[in-house]
Amino acid sequence: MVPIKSYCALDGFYEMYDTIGSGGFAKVKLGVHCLTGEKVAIKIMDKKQLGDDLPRIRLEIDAMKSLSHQNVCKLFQVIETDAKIFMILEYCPDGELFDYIVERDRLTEDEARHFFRQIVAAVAYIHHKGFAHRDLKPENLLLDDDQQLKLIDFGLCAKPKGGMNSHLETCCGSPAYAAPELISGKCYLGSEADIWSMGVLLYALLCGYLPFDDDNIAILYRKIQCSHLQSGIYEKPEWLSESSMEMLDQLLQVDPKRRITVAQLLHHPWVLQDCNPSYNVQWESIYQTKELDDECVTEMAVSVGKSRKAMHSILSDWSYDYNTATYLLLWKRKQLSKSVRLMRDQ
Ligand SMILES: [NH3+]CCCOc1cc(-c2cn[nH]c2)ccc1C(=O)Nc1ccccc1
Repeated sequence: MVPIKSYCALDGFYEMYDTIGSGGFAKVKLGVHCLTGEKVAIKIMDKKQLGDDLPRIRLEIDAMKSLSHQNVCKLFQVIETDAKIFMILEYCPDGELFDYIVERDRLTEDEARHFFRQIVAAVAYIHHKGFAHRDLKPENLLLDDDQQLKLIDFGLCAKPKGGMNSHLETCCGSPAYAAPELISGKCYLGSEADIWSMGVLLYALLCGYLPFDDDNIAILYRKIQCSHLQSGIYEKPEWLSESSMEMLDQLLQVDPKRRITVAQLLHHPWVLQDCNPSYNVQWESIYQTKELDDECVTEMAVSVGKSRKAMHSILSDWSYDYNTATYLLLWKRKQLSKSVRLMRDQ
């Protein structure tokens, strides 16, 4: 790989390679963190182009700084210049879940369950931390090289001031995944709207197409609501098992108060089928970001000629600068039993 012309703000810290994704106001490029040699994703935004979307990015950055979970794409560093904002993120080499489904038409029930468990874990975790994502869809779930899903794009997430039991009003997210109460302009609970989107997501995994779809947005909304039947009308293809149909019905309840909760999902027989009994505690984060790993702190201290104590106090600030990125990438290498060594004399 030949690095492309980078931005001076990244020079010496990251090498930049080709574009791996883009969406709206951001371009995402493959990068390499120089000190560790680890691949990263660099989300690049132009402040001028962002315009009044800039607060969305501030929101996404603040949210991602407080999220540390095996199924949430990790933020390593934020670099801001006069013109640009760079978010250095965990690299997911196997791309979007969306493409994974399209390439296979649809997934088997077991494979859908393998992914849905991870989505339940990620959503249970972000709700526990007080966030609703509000844009859950296969395009925002990326695959790492070990079939692990990583949730991205917290630009629409909400952290209601009064906590997860206080209502939201903004209608946002992607129409085909939007809950009935959200599109009808009512006040809604972010957690309940996320559960509906998970129902649409599970349907897409099991069927390979959307339960509610129409080019005409008004017809699409009517299909989602079908409130006179108290449950959205959607086709149930013959390959769906009874248990899958029941799971979908509990997720795609038009009345949010009748809809299953994420806490119930964590113990639902369809979700837990064929898995080891310890699963239902795995939704919690495997990262204890409280105490720092001594071996990583020491390697970083030695590489810059600082004392361990000095490096420990620098890292304890979690300032999401290059030190934070270096530490998190070293720690990730350690989790994968790879060497905890930095490139020297950079
Ligand atoms: N649908 C995803 C397109 C690629 O976008 C990303 C890829 C990675 C990624 C790729 N590999 N590892 C992480 C990390 C973050 C994003 C992202 O946040 N994209 C985005 C979201 C909202 C508006 C504009 C762009």
